[in-house]
Amino acid sequence: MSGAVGTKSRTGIRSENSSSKKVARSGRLSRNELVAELKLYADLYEHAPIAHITLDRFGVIRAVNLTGARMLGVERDSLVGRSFADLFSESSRPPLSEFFERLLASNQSSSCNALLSDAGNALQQLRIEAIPCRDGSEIRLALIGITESERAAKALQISEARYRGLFEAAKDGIMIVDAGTGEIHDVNPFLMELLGYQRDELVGHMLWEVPPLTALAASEAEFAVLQHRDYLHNDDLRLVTRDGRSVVVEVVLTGYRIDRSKVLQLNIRDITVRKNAEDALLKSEEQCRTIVSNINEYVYSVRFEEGDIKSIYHSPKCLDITGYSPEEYYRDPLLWFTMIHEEDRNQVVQFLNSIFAGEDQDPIRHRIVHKDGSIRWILNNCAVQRTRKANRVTISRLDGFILDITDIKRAEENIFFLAHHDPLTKLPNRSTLYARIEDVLRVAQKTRTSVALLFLDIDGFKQINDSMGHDVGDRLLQSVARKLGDCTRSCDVVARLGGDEFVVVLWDCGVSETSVVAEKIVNAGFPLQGTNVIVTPSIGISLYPEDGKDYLALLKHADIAMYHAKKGGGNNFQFFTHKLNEMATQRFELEAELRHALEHDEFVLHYQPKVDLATGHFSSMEALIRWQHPVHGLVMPEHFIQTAEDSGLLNQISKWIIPTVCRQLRQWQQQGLGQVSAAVNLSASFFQHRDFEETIEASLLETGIPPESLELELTEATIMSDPQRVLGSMAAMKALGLQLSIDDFGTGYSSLSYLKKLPVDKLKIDQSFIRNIARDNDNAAVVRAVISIGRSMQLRVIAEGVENASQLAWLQAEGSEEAQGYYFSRPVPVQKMTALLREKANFLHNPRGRVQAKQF
Ligand SMILES: Nc1nc2c(ncn2[C@@H]2O[C@@H]3COP(=O)(O)O[C@H]4[C@@H](O)[C@H](n5cnc6c(=O)[nH]c(N)nc65)O[C@@H]4COP(=O)(O)O[C@H]3[C@H]2O)c(=O)[nH]1
Repeated sequence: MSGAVGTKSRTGIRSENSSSKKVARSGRLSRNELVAELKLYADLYEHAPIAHITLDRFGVIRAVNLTGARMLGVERDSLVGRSFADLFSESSRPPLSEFFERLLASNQSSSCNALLSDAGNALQQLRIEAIPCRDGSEIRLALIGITESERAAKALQISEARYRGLFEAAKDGIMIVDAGTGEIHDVNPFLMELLGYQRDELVGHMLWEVPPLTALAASEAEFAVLQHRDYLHNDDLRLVTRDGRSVVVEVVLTGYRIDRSKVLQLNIRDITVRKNAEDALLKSEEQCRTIVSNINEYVYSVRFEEGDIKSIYHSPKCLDITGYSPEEYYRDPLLWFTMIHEEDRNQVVQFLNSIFAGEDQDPIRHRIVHKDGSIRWILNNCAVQRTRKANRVTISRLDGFILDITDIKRAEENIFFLAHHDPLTKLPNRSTLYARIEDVLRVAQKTRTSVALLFLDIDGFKQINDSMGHDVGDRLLQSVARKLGDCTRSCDVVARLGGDEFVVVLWDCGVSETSVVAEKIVNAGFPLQGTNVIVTPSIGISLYPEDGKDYLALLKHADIAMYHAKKGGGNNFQFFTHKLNEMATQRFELEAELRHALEHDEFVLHYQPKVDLATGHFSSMEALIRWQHPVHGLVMPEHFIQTAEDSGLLNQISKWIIPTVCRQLRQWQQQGLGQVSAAVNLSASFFQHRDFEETIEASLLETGIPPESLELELTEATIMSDPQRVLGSMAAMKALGLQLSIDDFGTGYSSLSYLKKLPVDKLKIDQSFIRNIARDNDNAAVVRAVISIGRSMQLRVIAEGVENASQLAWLQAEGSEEAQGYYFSRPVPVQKMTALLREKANFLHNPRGRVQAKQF
């Protein structure tokens, strides 16, 4: 220590040394005492627990004690002369400089804190007490290190302030409750606002005394359950706030000790919005689930994970559609692939590949094998979800739905079948036949082989259908289809064109092979169910290539040949010939001409008297059609009536005849020629035509003639074509007041019992019986029989075709009431008939046959 005394440049304590000398000079202390005292002060100074530093006005260190040098961590020798502020951390320097400036300016002691950075850059908090001395030329500093406890106290204070801040500003409600008593110690503002209570209404009260908090513990006893818990979590607690709002809160209770007593901290979070959203989500999820569970589609979702497939969702409908339950799909995610029908797998794989490749695909229809082994058709629609990972896009999910379309598919197949087949016989229909025959002909052309087309029509089918009912007709058609199948090879085509028309196409068959097949069909016949009747066919045959190169030509020619076979009496087959073609051509030409004639009013009616054999006067007359041909002159019905009937034109002609006759009768009546009546011939087809009754009624209405002046002549064949229907129409005509007669009576096979049911007025004996009546006993017997039937049934009898006096005499002798024939008069045009009516001709006295024969 002695070395330090007097070293004024190093310590800066010269003033103390000089004052000690003064004391020594005063004589009160001995020199040694003085030295000892000085040493004591010096030691006290050097080793004082406080660092003492003297700075000049510029802040440069002028003296420092040892404690100061230690505290500053720098050798004392190198401290003197250094700037004090430089010893401190950079951040402390500016405030420190300001501090000294203020100090010198105020010339009053002051203090501040600063961070000292030592050589190792460790920071130390120092408290600096500063006193300006010597009129501001020196500053004395005392440096005190701030202790750990001070720091801890400070930190605690800061921390407390921080936590208080958190507590106060928290956006959750926080409440501190004394675990022992249940008394509320503290609440934060958020909780007060949430509950609608003030601090003093909560703090100091028992938990169960605050109504909204009774949801936590409604009584002391309930609190007893809580008080020992250290942790509790409830995320669905409902509180009713002061203003009556029901809020859902999540409560986390944490128990911990402060000093010796336990407190419960309750964090209360308002989760009403979240809960409502969750509830809404749950509800909507539930709704979605219900919808998905109840819709007809099976909804599925699978996830792809590093090459693996995982089932995410399979709606319950999968059980119905595939037979497998959702659980089975969850267990085996590849189940769906194994159930795809073997034949459809490639198609499904291609479909999935294109979906995976990002192409737009329509839903795929494919088959699956149901768990029960049945085959089902499904409509499979799906979409993929992709995810991007490390610049790689991968497929993460496949979502889709499956609809069972088995019924639709069957219906489609059915519709397809029905579109291509005849539903009754299941044979290919017209359009399919067309397609098939085109194929057949293409091959035949390449292979230079023959093809035969058989056009088959069932004899008398219409009558069978009409008289025995459609069921019998249908069964007959089915049996024909079967028989045709039996008579042909599997490579041949059997088709139904419609009605009773069938077509058979025979591959590689010439005339002889085709004849064999046609004969087989004709000989087989078609038994009519429930009867002993065998129904027969008429077959027309055309051959490729000689009779036609295409389907239509072959069909047309086979049809012509069939017509001929039918005309020949049916139960036969006929090959197409060019002669037949000519005949058919003529027929078609005649048909065309008839059509033209109808349109151009070329038909005329002639009238032939019917003579009352008792008086010789008109009993009635018969209207007979003629064609006034512009080139050929007057054409008789035998040349056109059959063609008109076959082509259906006769119906239109009849619709012209009936009103024409009615108008003529009215005209005669208007001319004062008396009550004249006339008969018209009716074809079977027109009698059954839907316009028939309407035509009659309209004609009567239009002309106003008495209905009994119109007589309808029906042949036995007409009546027998559809007895039930014809009988109905006859009754209707009779009800209108018309006269009905059976024409050509005796040529058909009407039974007497049947005749009794017919509402007829007259029987007309066919002229074939009259012709040789004097010489032919059989004819005479028939005519006698008819006359006697008529008498017994009170029907008038008229004989037609009376050509001479002897026939007339015979008939008169047998009691025939009326007669018609050339002997009396040929059919004559209207003017001539008008003249006959006017002269009130007596045909018995003045038969005009011969004379008129010359005239017409
Ligand atoms: N050899 C001979 N013939 C006689 C004698 N008396 C009358 N005739 C003819 O015998 C036919 C009687 O008519 P039909 O048997 O109904 O036979 C009719 C009838 O089936 C049909 N026909 C005529 N006009 C019509 C008509 O307006 N409608 C319908 N649907 N058929 C008609 O044409 C057939 C032929 O008619 P037409 O040529 O006018 O021939 C008439 C008539 O001229 C006779 O003494 N000797």
